[in-house]
Amino acid sequence: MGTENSFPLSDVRADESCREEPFGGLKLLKIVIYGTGYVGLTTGAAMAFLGHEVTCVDIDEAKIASLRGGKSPIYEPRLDELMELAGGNLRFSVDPAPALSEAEVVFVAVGTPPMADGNPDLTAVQSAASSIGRHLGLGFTVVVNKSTVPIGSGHWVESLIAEASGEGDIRNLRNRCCVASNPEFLREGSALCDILYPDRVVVGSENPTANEVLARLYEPILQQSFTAPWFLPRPEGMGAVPLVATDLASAELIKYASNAFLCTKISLINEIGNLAEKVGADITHIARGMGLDARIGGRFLQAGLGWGGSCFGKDSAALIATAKEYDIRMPIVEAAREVNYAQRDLVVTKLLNELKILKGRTVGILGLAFKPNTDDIRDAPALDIAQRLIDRGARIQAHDPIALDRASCQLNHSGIRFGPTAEAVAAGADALVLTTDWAMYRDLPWKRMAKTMANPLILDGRNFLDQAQLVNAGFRFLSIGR
Ligand SMILES: NC(=O)c1ccc[n+]([C@@H]2O[C@H](COP(=O)([O-])OP(=O)(O)OC[C@H]3O[C@@H](n4cnc5c(N)ncnc54)[C@H](O)[C@@H]3O)[C@@H](O)[C@H]2O)c1
Ligand SMILES: O=c1ccn([C@@H]2O[C@H](COP(=O)(O)OP(=O)(O)O[C@H]3O[C@H](CO)[C@@H](O)[C@H](O)[C@H]3O)[C@@H](O)[C@H]2O)c(=O)[nH]1
Repeated sequence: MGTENSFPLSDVRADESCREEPFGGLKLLKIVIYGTGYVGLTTGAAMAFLGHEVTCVDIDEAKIASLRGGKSPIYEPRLDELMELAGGNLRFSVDPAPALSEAEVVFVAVGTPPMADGNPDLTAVQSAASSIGRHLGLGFTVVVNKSTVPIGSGHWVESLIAEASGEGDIRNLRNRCCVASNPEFLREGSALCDILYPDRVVVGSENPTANEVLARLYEPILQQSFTAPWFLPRPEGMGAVPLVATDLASAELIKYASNAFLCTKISLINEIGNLAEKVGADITHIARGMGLDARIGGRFLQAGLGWGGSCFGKDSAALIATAKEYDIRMPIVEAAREVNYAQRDLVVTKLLNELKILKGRTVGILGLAFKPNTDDIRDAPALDIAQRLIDRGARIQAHDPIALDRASCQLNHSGIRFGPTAEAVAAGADALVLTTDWAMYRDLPWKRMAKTMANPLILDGRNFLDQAQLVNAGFRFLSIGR
């Protein structure tokens, strides 16, 4: 506090506009969020639920129209309920100008999809930053980068804002605005719990005021001082949440390093699983035996078809690409990727071993989303596996309880046929592959399904099903790493 570029915290909001402060006198803020995707929308709903005044903006008019009509364009458990609870605190617009002119905190939560060279495409971040610069208000604004961006992007965003604001010189801009990094660690499918009950909050900025404003913004979460919504109960024994306040580059790197670690953990257990299978061991027992060591921990040791989703592949590639700029190799992260994408070949290998010929065979795929409890199909193992089987001449029929609509819209030329139920994709199939561990797949009418198949063979790609139950139902049962 008290640096040339900072402003007194009591001025974060003008006094006359202070609203009620339900969390022990905490100041509520006017927030704008760029991007209403999996991160922006869930963050917006959570911040609005905590009492802040939130405007979510997006360039996608259809998304905004849908949100204004009370319908979330993404599937995330309990999001509809939280949005309803947030009520009038949560607004949506395609026009950032009115809300931005009064905003105290602006989150950037736009997509950073991967490019062919591994670097993320920063076009959306660039356009959001320019828009912020153009519409910046007269008060002080903390711009918070929640998008996962390469190291140094915070400084770049600051320069874009300065340019668009007409300040030109960044030093002038710093009287009105500063940029912070606040990486997001939520998992799809449990996003709201991950936001409200995080393991930690990381904020990074060169400006101490930014870190203080963010500490204030996160206060109810850090202190767990809010009343939990009945449908998102606070985990038992949850205490205060640690805040890691650091510099921009470290915050940006914490995000990539965390994902790289998780990717590596999963790939390591898969590598061990491949050996376990050869020597007649069981990877689920091995993972349990390893995970009970507190230094290792039992989470993210579930062997199977490996990771997918919009983050792990993209972020591990981006980390390698960033290191390359500094002439550094990341052999461990490279190996984690190699192991991961090879896991997807196991399906082809195992089905070939059993069926001998894949041409003309029908394979039913259970699960299209990259993990359960989401409709997200970005880098979903199921889609890659389906393509690898199609390349071998197989016919694919696939089901997913939630991602079916999105998949059939986006993949209508893929050759995949989409079945309305798991039973429908089993009918007439030569094999079933469980690619996503949706809870509803645990108790399917397996006996009936086995009877309708041309060949009752199932490969449990997530080591999720009850082997004895499936064998009892008449299936030849395959799994991974055991
Ligand atoms: N999805 C996750 O689980 C997750 C978790 C942590 C971090 N992240 C990171 O957060 C960022 C967002 O991810 P996501 O999954 O929410 O993406 P998403 O694709 O679901 O949503 C991005 C949204 O940004 C909008 N957008 C693009 N350009 C815009 C602009 N100029 N102005 C306003 N809106 C714009 C898009 O229309 C889209 O609705 C990415 O950098 C991602 O790596 C994602
Ligand atoms: O033991 C495990 C755990 C996960 N997975 C797979 O790994 C992928 C990712 O799962 P998960 O991490 O639960 O979901 P994401 O929503 O992709 O979340 C990851 O990516 C986000 C985006 O960066 C981060 O914010 C989160 O912290 C990080 O967990 C999925 O395909 C899972 O099936 C496994 O194969 N084995």
